[in-house]
Amino acid sequence: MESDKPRTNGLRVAVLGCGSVGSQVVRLLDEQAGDLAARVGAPVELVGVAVRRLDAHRDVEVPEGLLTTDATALVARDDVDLVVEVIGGIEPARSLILAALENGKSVVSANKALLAEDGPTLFEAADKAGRDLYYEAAVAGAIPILRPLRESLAGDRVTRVLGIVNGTTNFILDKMDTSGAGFAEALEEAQELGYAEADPTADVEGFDAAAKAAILASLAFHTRVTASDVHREGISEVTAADVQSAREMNSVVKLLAICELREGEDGQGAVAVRVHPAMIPRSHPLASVREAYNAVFVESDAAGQLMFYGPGAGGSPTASAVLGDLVTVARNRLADTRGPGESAYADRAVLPMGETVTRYHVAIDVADRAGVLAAVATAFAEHGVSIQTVRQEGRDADAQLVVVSHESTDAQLAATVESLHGMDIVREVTSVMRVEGVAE
Ligand SMILES: NC(=O)c1ccc[n+]([C@@H]2O[C@H](COP(=O)([O-])OP(=O)(O)OC[C@H]3O[C@@H](n4cnc5c(N)ncnc54)[C@H](O)[C@@H]3O)[C@@H](O)[C@H]2O)c1
Ligand SMILES: N[C@@H](CCO)C(=O)O
Ligand code: NA
Repeated sequence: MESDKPRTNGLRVAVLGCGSVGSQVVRLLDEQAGDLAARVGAPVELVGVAVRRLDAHRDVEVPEGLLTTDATALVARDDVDLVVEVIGGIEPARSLILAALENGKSVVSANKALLAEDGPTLFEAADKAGRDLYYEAAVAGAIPILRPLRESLAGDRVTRVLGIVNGTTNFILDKMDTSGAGFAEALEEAQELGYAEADPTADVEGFDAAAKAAILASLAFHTRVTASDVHREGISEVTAADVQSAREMNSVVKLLAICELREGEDGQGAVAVRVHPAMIPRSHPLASVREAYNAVFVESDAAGQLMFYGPGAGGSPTASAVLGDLVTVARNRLADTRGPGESAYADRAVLPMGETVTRYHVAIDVADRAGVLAAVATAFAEHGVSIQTVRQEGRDADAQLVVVSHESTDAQLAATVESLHGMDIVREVTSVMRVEGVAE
């Protein structure tokens, strides 16, 4: 890489953070400089890289003189037009993005945690500055999904977004399905292979997926949805018995991010946004998403069903999405324009989980005697839950009933399970899992 290029009248880029993603952004900016200049219509030149430590070993060679530990000074420099934020976390990323916008820079970020927690503050700052804030890499890495929602489907009405948006948990659940392993064993393998971090909480407890769900729902339904609006359950409680129960139903367990538009009498509707493990039939397109891959399934009025699939993580794939955004904001900059800002005009209510409509699969170890099936059916009926199918497995001491409900509110279904726990004839409720992707 050359560091002593003559100053051009192209676009000058500062990259904040040189970790997994940042190092690949720096590499691609160098390797693809010629193509990027041709596509943008002007050279795209790296002028600074903010790092935490100058002496750290990194995956890319950064030209002498470009590294700095003073990110605050970098985003204020007059010779910077575009800022790429790939530090992650809330602070100092938020202050740096806000300062960059205030200083008239266009910003590209991969920071789902920040966008899901405080997106509106950032969007307002971008509006005020009249600059772009793009973040395709924040959801499902390399997969183009935010731009399709924001631009390609802007003329349609999206009703549902169903996604596998966390690679680590998909890897673990896939392992549990294919090998019969328990959660702990599958997590250990994911850690050995470098998919799961030493502290896997953000992934396995669904925080990462919930942040992505908030971003997807905001764009799909033109409504502000933040991470705290998202009902979140992780996969640490998913057992080998749950996965086996799914197999017997010809289904598979996936951690899903589910964003739905619910019709309302006001004509406006409300949105429901949740992340939890769910059973989906093996015939559903999302069931074929294996290992650490991601996929997002979108339903809209005019287009019907669309599926977006690919690598949702990794330095290089994520850098691909960052570079795509960088080209767009650079083109906008040259044309003295900006892309669409936040679209939150619909301002729909976000439903609490209890009012969200779901379906449950419940496996119950029962006493095998006359009247047991009727008693279990009564527990469902008393809470207004209609049963779609029920089947008995085993006999005598091994008797098990497997019930799949029709749609009901989550509160009704949870109350039904609570009642089952208290019944004499129920030895144990062995598996409770929501069911998705099945026609009513
Ligand atoms: N890695 C992925 O697969 C992936 C996928 C999609 C989105 N993202 C997002 O991309 C962002 C970066 O992720 P990553 O995996 O590259 O993380 P990383 O931890 O590998 O890199 C972050 C880098 O920022 C540096 N940093 C921290 N504070 C800094 C500061 N004040 N100034 C300058 N540098 C500082 C760290 O030293 C580190 O090198 C995050 O928002 C993450 O959520 C990552
Ligand atoms: N930890 C995330 C990285 C991408 O956001 C995952 O496992 O999908
Ligand atoms: Na993406």
